[in-house]
Amino acid sequence: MKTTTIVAATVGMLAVATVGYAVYFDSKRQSDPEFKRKLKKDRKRAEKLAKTEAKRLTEESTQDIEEFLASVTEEDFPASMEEREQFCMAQLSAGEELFVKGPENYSKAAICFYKALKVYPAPAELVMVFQKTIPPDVFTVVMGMLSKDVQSKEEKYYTVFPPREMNVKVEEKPDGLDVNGQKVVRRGLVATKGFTKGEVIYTETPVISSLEPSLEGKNFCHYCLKEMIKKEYMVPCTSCSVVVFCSEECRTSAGQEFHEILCTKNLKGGSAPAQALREYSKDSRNIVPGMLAKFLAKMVYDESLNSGAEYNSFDHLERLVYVEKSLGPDEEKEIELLKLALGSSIPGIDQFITEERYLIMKARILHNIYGISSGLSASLNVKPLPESHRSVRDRPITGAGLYRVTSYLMHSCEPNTKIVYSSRDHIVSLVATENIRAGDELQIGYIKNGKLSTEQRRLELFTKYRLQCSCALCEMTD
Ligand SMILES: C[S@@+](CC[C@H](N)C(=O)[O-])C[C@H]1O[C@@H](n2cnc3c(N)ncnc32)[C@H](O)[C@@H]1O
Repeated sequence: MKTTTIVAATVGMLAVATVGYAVYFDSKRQSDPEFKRKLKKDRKRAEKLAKTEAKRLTEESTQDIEEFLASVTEEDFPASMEEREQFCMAQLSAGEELFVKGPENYSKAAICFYKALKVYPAPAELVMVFQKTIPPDVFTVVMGMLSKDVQSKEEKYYTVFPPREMNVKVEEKPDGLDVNGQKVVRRGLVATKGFTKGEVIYTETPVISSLEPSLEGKNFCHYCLKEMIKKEYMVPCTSCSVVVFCSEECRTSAGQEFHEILCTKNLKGGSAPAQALREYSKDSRNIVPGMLAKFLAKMVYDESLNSGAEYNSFDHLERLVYVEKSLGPDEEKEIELLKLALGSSIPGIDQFITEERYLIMKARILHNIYGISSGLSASLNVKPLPESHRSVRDRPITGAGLYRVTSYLMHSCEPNTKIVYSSRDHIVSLVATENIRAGDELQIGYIKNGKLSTEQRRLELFTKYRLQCSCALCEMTD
């Protein structure tokens, strides 16, 4: 495979990972074509230079690439969106000035272009511009840096995630061969220290959670899903009054993270699109489109924070396994509703929500969300959602959440942990149901299998999750 092919793929990934920032910056960039024009001006000169110096620079070694990368530190990059835009333009023109001075400045020029790419919200597009405008050898170095950078970010992910204080790590386990004879590797959670039966291993707040659509606007918090027993405890959204919260803190958090974008009153194009999405979710009892709308809005918020976090919500989502979904009338409708609901608030979202990307995001959400039981009464009358997801099932499911770490828990027909919503909100706790040693794999029951036979368990697991169980008990029964 050519370097450019690899890089095109990895760059595509980067572009996706920066959606929040991307859509914002991209709309600004469209009204500022200056840098493209400037780059084109030098193209002829660059091509001539490139021909004569091609040989020397194509031999640029991996070691050099690593040295160039080491010379760039996170502190080099400004924090605010405006500063990043200015920084990008400055690096582009510095790069240009350097490469026209001659091949001895190519490495320095490549570092400038690389820095520009790092802050540019749609790197795939910028790469295409580079490909046409900068000398091929400078381009090769820039791509080498980017490729190495993406590779190390990829490799580092499971060394920094999950956070140490959660007492678990993600471990890869071989899991036989697939139908094509390829090795299957699955990921699961392993304890990093011992726990006694009944101990809480970790608690986790979801990336995003949503109420069962029929409970929206009733006595359940739109942010943490908590049930409110008395009307006076409810804090309505001051703008739309469509959703309610259990506290000022939840109202503020929701406002910052997603509700300011999704509040029917704040929408620039009028409230109809957000209302249509809400009604569709209610009528179809489908939790995913609303959850995805919140997720995308939250990505914009995450980007605006510039928290310095190395991995954003999209990086987490992107690593989760899923079962492929195909496009049907429901998905077509959902894409249309989502674009309308977010379009006026997030410029560029229209291009971002392609059919392919929507299907993958929906599949990942469906395959990894957990049903949340935030109701105070076990007899609460909530119909089970039509789409199945993992849940504790001994209480009515009032909503669902997408969790970064809990998503990696494997199923076992003899689990050693269980998930609990002890604060009756969207915070999940993983509790040991037997003594656990450091290094033990942690598993929960995706189904309640108390009295089920092996055949019944297999059928339920397959019907609900397309899962062919390879837990110790099932392997032994085989
Ligand atoms: C929510 S994910 C769990 C994390 C996943 N194992 C991974 O590699 O990222 C659920 C998927 O894990 C796999 N899985 C979980 N429990 C399993 C089991 N008991 N036997 C076989 N596969 C299992 C299945 O592929 C299932 O669709």
